[in-house]
Amino acid sequence: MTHPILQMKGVAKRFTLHHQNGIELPVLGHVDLAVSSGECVVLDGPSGMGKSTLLKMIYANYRANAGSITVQPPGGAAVDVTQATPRTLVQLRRDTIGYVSQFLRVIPRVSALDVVAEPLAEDARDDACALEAAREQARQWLVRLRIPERLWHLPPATFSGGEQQRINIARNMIKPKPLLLLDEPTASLDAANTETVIALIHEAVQRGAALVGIFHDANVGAAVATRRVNVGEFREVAP
Ligand SMILES: Nc1ncnc2c1ncn2[C@@H]1O[C@H](COP(=O)(O)OP(=O)(O)OP(=O)(O)O)[C@@H](O)[C@H]1O
Repeated sequence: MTHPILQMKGVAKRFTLHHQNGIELPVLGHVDLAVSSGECVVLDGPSGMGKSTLLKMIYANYRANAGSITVQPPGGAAVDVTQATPRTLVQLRRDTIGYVSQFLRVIPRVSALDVVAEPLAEDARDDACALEAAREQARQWLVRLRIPERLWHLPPATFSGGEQQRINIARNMIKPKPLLLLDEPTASLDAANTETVIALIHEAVQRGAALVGIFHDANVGAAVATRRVNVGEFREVAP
């Protein structure tokens, strides 16, 4: 087995509910998980088990209370996400970790085309050729995800749930990254677009990315998983 791109060791998470007399809500007690290049690990477990929480800790949206979360891109330096500075996390998100959530964070006044092109356009800086190449790639993603051309130049704020979800997928997959986190990426999609997303996930696995995903549609989970992990095994054991 190749060296894991993601390694979680002894990771714990509990929430402190400050508005409710500081009640502690233990969620995950001991997450030990390693994911390597070419794997798509599907997280299983009933609602409320902590699947999304686990992904959010890897992406550093949530801070772990214990343990380490090491991300090691091929040929790059290892970073423990739990200890990283904000600057390192920004870099890590730009180059190494992709995160496709269920919902698009809408950017006011920016067209769908530019929302999708932005991760590549950032790298292009002021190079006009590279910028046009970024927009051309964005067009191809919009075609593949069946976004009608009449919408390309509109900001996605008023798009339907499924259209916004597809913009989000395109934006977060257009730049190939070594580690990809997927939180119900097909939740609002029709059958044809769900098939497209399954194909995109297979392609990411083929190019050697490491993927961790949550899929409430059992058929999608079965179609993409190279391994399944039950998050219930990581639960905090009641004292
Ligand atoms: N920001 C937060 N503050 C307080 N509690 C939270 C927070 N985020 C999640 N939780 C709690 O952590 C537990 C796990 O939530 P999480 O969303 O990770 O579950 P899940 O397994 O992804 O569920 P689902 O399948 O329903 O999406 C829940 O009890 C939830 O209420």
